[in-house]
Amino acid sequence: MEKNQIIKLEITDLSYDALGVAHTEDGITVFVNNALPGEVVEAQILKVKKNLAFARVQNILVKSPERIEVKKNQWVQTGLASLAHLSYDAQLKFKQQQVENLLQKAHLTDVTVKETLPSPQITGYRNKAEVPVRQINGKLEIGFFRKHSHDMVPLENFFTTDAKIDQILVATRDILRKNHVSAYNEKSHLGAIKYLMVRVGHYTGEIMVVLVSTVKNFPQLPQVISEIEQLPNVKSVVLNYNPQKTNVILGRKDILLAGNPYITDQIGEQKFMISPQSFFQINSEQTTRLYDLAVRQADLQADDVVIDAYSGIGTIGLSVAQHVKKVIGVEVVKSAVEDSENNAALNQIDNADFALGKAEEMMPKWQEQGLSTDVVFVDPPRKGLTPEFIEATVKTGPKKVVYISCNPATLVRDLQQFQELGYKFDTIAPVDMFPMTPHVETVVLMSRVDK
Ligand SMILES: C[S@@+](CC[C@H](N)C(=O)[O-])C[C@H]1O[C@@H](n2cnc3c(N)ncnc32)[C@H](O)[C@@H]1O
Repeated sequence: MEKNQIIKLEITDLSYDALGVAHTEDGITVFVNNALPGEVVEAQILKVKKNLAFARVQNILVKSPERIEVKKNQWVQTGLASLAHLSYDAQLKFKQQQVENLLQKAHLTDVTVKETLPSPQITGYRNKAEVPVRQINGKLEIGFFRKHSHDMVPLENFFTTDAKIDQILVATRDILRKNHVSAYNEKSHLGAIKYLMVRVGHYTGEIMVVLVSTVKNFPQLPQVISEIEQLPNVKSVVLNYNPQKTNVILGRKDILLAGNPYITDQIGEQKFMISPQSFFQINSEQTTRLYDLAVRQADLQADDVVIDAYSGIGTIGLSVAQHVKKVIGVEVVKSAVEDSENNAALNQIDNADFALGKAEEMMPKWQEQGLSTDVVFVDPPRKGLTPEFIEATVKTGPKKVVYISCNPATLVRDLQQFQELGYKFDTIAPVDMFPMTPHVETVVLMSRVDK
């Protein structure tokens, strides 16, 4: 097998990152972009390694009945919506299957994986977009990177984001063009604007525009601010200063240009302030259902002490605070902790405290200080929990631990440690927070086994 060769392949599986998988007679596994299980394709080999290769579809000889014709192939080619060519029912099954496969590998065979809870919206659901800004053929463009590359595809319709965000992105792009503001060039590291980030409050319609820039100021900035400020529903305009040559989108410093340093949105009955650097679940309608599921399983009691670990802007902790004695949150991003304190006040909640720090350091400290807990919610980033965090959590004695995860691989690893330390669980519930992408969110309830 060599680069550029065209070969016929039978696709038998779909990888975790949405590539079709084929096995050749000589034992090579080929990952094929834009190919689905059950299909027979002619594919061009792009890269060959020892026992595996990457390829792209040239011609589909036998089509999967689950294939959807996508209006713009760029959505599939970029990381924006790499499952858009698969029917939504099949996407839901694929997510359930992913969790089942991981459990099987870990020999956790007596756990049931429920059917994936579908999202109320399957396109236009994202309340936040972060899009690169680059110069292409002499023009400032916004778009998205082709998968595994820094080759930007210009776009105006981002498909999974709220249409209101797309309108603001395009209007901001036009303001930057009109004022001859320069776009960032990765090679020369010259040019002012690297990314645009836009957030919309799904229920309030409030909009935040963040210009991610290599410089703190540029001559056209006052005019650019006054034009962005006039766009419909814009409540916050921020410059994020990011002079670093890294792939990290946001720098550490935010400079408020106009309006408030936050927007507000709602989850259920509660209001939340959201700052530029704070995490906020991106699929608003499905978030209510995710939290309902997590909270219902916890079976909270009025005298419970509850931990909200990896608390973001306090959404989970604050949504349960009225039903329990005390909520203690921990979160590593300073502005998110400040948001959670403001959000407690905004919702007249006075039995919730939020600590700034790493959960894996705070939990052992609290445990050494003698903290005793009843219910612990954990909602970590993709890398999951640390063994130190899990050990300390268990020592605080919660009768229930509710694990919300955005990465089933680290979830399964962590569940095994909880199991060894005396917790049981029998079902995992996948919740589709990210339609059209291969990302899987799950909720698991663990109960202490009392001897
Ligand atoms: C998946 S989000 C969940 C946030 C919140 N529970 C929600 O539903 O909106 C994970 C959060 O963990 C925070 N985080 C990342 N690493 C952390 C750490 N080591 N300790 C505490 N928080 C951390 C992130 O800043 C982010 O706010």
